[in-house]
Amino acid sequence: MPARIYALAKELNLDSKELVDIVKKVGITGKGSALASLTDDETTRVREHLSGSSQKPAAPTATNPSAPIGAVRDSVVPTDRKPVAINVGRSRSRPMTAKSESPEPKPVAESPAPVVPAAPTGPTARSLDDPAIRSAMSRPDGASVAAEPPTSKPADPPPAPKQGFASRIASRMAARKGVTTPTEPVSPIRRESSAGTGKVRSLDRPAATGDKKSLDSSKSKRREPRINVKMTSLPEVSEQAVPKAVAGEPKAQKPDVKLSPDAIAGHRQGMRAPLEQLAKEDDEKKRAAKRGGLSGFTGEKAKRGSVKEEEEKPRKKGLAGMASPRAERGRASKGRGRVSFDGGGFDRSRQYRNSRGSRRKVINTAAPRKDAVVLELPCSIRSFSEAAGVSVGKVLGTMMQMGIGGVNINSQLDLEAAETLAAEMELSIELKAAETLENSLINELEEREDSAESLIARAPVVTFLGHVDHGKTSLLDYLIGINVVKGEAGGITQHIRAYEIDKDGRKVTFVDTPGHEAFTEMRARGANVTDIAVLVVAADDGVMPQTAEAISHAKAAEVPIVVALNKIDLEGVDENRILTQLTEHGLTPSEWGGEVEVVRTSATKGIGMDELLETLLTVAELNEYSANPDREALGVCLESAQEGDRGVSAKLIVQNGTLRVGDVIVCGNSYGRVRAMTDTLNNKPIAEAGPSTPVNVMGFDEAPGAGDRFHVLDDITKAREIAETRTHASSQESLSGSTTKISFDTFQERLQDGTLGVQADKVRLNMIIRADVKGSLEAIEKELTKLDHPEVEIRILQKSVGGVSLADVSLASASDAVICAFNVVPDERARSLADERGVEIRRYSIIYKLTDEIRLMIEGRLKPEERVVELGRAVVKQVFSISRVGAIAGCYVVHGSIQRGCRIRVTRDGRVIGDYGLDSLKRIKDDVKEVPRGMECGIRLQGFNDIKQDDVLEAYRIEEVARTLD
Ligand SMILES: Nc1nc2c(ncn2[C@@H]2O[C@H](COP(=O)(O)OP(=O)(O)OP(=O)(O)O)[C@@H](O)[C@H]2O)c(=O)[nH]1
Repeated sequence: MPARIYALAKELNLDSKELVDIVKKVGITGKGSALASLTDDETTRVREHLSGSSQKPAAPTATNPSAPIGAVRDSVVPTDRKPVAINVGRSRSRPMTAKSESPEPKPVAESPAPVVPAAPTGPTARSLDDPAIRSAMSRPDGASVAAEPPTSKPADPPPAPKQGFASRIASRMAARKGVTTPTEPVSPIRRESSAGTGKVRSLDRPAATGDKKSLDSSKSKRREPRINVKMTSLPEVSEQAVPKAVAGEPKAQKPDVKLSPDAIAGHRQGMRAPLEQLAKEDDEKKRAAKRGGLSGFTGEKAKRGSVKEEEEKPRKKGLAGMASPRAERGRASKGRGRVSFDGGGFDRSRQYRNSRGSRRKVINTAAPRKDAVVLELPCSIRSFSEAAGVSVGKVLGTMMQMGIGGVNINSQLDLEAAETLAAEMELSIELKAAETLENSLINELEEREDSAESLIARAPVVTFLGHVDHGKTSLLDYLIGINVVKGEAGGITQHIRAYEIDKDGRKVTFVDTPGHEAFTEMRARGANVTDIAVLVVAADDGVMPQTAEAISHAKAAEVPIVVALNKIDLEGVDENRILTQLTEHGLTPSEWGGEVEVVRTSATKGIGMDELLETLLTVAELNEYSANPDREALGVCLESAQEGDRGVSAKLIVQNGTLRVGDVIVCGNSYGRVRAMTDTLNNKPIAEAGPSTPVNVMGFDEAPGAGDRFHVLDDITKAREIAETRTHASSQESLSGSTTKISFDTFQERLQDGTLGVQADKVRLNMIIRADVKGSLEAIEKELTKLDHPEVEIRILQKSVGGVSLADVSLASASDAVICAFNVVPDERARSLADERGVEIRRYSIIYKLTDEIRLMIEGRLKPEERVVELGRAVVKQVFSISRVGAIAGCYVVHGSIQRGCRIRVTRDGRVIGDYGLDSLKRIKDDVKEVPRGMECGIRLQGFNDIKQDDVLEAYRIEEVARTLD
């Protein structure tokens, strides 16, 4: 029966990659991957080779039949096959997988063949059951090792180890430095050996003898030579070093330093001790030198310069204004030095002019300023001043100086504001984010590690990626035995589908992502939950732009890639071309010596389906995907939809733990209790969903976003709190950013107070988008951003999941907006209101049709482009000044023609001196429409009489051309 290489490797306790090499050495070609199968005959050959009975002429077994396996394997003469280095079992670092990877095998060339002691006597062909062979093969470092001679110990000392290139370089370097390279391996220093005796061991001590130690020494022989360092022993410590306390002796006292009242008062006001003061001055000098780098620009000048610079900058009002110039202020304030402290120890900033303009000194009675402040944010100005040991008045004063008005003692400071303020007041501040449920609960759930015993194998999550129409849906349909492809609008997958199938008791979860470019985002998310990516490439088309994009997504997700070379049933398919293309994109097929399995498939004919499934299961087995079913579930929302009266339905994929009906769940900004769950294949109710299971969940309060992570909590109030905090944070984010998302209410308000409207030089297209699922919304939005143009602003006033409502229509009529309904319909009342108010509702079921129409609409609204059309040139021969008429230029047309209504550029001595409209064009005395080349004419310009002989008049016309967005 054929056996997979990786399975045989497992059986022989070898690394798959090593076995692939051995297979190659035995002379079996075309088995470049651990997934390749070996026939019975080939398996026997490999086994024989391993057991040392191979009769190949080059094999050392022929000449030295008793040589150990390592030596045999080392000296096999390579075949003429291309070198193949494959390890399909690329393991992916997954936190939930507790099992460790098998260590990399050492290169065969470095095996210590010459270290072999006296050749053991014994039978020529040794069976795999031989314990010596087994132990040789099961060496953890994968290196072949001389089998222990069963009887005698080595007669002669082993020859010096063969030095590798790296070690040779190391020893040469050591020799050059005059450091002796030990010929004997060095035994490691044991902590207890020095600690116990109080002596320091010399590193060049010869290795001890003995069985175990000699094994150590033989191991260390393979290591690179170490540099031998001799250390002197530590001096003896006298036991009487610390004198014992004499009974009745008075206790040691702290020195009695008396502070004068002036010093105390001064310190309260922020004065520093003389040493502190000196250190500070030194600091300032250093900073000034660093900052300036300008010769002769002293610290004081630098201070003044930066203060002035600071003052010149316009400041934003309010707390929000603190954030943007924060960095500059931080820099400036650092450079400025402490202007609030003068040499006399008085706070200059507290000197102010009274109503008569005279200066008054105020003694600060506030608590001394603390240097390090620990603040939990957000905090009020009161808390800030208390923590900083600065008066509230001073904090508010500083804020006023910074141009931040309208704040009081209770105003809240966020992280940036507090940082800015601290920088301005030169406080070294330690900011601490307030402990939130998000931090304490969600992060704990995400970071919790499952013990190795709790982990069980789970189904791999396989994602189909690839160019549109290459057959992703057809392949999945064939595998799961349904036919969805016929029901898709435009034949394009527009939703993420996820199904779990069972193949001979082994499960696989498939995720089908949309192939159209508009769904790039969704596809990216699809790859994120993915363990294995199946790259579908149509054999007739080859690698297309979206295929390349899919390759990047899969590579970024660091998942193994299996290529399904689909539509192999079509005639005239050039497989080599596609394999070359794949190689160019970094996916070298295993048959060409790479790591990627390419399975030939035909979704319509059912070719290669079993092989594809088998390959996927094998890759999964190699990667040992595991999860703990006995913990709270967590995973990802693939998509969600509002399903009329039934409420929100979300398609989730459980990544770890088990999700059960009744669980409290939080996902993005939404939360709820799992009311019902159905499987994604037949929509049958299920009570629980384990790891890797895709499931439809009902019970969320609102539709979670595609790609949001979900977690199960034990308390619904905590879930609500987390969801609310996230909602608040995202609304703050959208308010502070330049997002165009406007709620109905705020939009109405802004419309009424005149802050929303058509800008002077921009065309604004307002849109309201309604779609069936959140993923489509995001995809539409992404497509619309591509229609970016400096003269057009697309504003999405509302975007939400569900049908077009009455509120949408009234918003659209109030704001001149267009409603786009993607896969949804307006309800009856909305429809009649739209008719009544003349609101346009555009319905789409394919995204690119929507974007194409919007593009046309925008092109219609773009200002036409002005194009200059050159008409001709005339030279002024003579100028006639006519009273009440002005200057008439008698011209000769040298090029093209001069036409009525054109514009004229007047050039003199090669320079354009003006641009004027043509007022009149005459031949002799008659007004004419056009004067062609070679004719004379009289020209009068609008508003220009200073025309001179030999001026050149260039006639041109401006044409308006409709523009496109490209
Ligand atoms: N001849 C042939 N046609 C195929 C094969 N697989 C799929 N097709 C056809 O290719 C077309 C596209 O197939 P889909 O499965 O919708 O392709 P897709 O990649 O899922 O497309 P999107 O959903 O748009 O991303 C359909 O008309 C299929 O019948 C195949 O193996 N051989």
